[in-house]
Amino acid sequence: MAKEGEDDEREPHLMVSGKALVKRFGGVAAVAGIDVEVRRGESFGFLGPNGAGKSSTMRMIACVSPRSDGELRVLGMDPETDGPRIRARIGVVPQLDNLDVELTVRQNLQVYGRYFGLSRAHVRAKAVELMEFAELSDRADDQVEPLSGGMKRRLTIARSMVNDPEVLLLDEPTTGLDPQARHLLWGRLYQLKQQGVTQIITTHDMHEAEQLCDRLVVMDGGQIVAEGSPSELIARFSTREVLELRFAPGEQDGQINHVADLAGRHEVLPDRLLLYADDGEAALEAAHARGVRPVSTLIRRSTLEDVFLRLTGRSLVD
Ligand SMILES: Nc1ncnc2c1ncn2[C@@H]1O[C@H](COP(=O)(O)OP(=O)(O)OP(=O)(O)O)[C@@H](O)[C@H]1O
Repeated sequence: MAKEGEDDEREPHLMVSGKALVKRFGGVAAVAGIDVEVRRGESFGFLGPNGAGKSSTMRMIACVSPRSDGELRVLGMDPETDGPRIRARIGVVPQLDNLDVELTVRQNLQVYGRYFGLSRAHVRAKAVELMEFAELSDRADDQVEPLSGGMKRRLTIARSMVNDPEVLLLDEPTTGLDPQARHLLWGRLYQLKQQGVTQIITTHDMHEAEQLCDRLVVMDGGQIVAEGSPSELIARFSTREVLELRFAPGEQDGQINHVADLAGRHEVLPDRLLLYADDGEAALEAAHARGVRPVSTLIRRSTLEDVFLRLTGRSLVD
């Protein structure tokens, strides 16, 4: 048995371990009995649409929401009895920034650091280091309110690092940011991973999951429907390429039978037909040879969106 309050000695590489984990709100199971393990040093993702249960899971791991059933250990400890000790060693980036907008960038970091009981001198130096990390040094003494969304998000992430956490929990880290701001943030998160910080990320964005996650679970309706690295999941549940065919209005239904057998699998979306084929070009040539004339075609590589569609019959953004 692990000693109380210490890392699980049997499995010291496990930062989080959940078994048959449940979160209920009234009669509704937001998290309906999931098994999940996050290993030291990895970037682990929860990918799923709105309402899948990602945030509810994160809040249990962050020790701010008690589990309804099942087992959960974070850093080898039980959130129910060891919340404060766990919280001292993790960093949390909530879905919505909760910065103190009337304080300056520097003050936000320093005040937060003081919550952890860190000395004034330590927190002062740490704030300087974190502002550099977040590329906010030139805004150090500006108030937070007028900063851009991307800057505020970087500050929230910097703030979550003030206690040098071993595990960082990021709930939808880049939702609502423009592409440039997202790429900058992804770069910062990659840098943290290189420094050995374990990251647990929720997202409904497959690009984000592919960019950031070594391993992920796909969630839907409170359940885990698949688990693996992005490339493993694509290899297991999709093909190398996807051929997308768009037809003139009203023509799609009549064309499905002509092309369905050109690929091992197909999906019918309202505006297009997806053919899952390892060689999209060959499938397109075969379709042309049969006289099929779509108004537009696209050959692309499979993504996690295709995996989700395969597993649930729905798109991630539904
Ligand atoms: N405090 C709460 N009280 C009642 N129901 C809740 C509460 N929090 C979440 N839920 C419900 O639990 C389910 C899962 O929500 P959760 O926020 O965990 O999903 P999510 O995957 O994080 O989605 P989102 O991306 O929208 O945050 C939803 O049906 C939601 O309405």
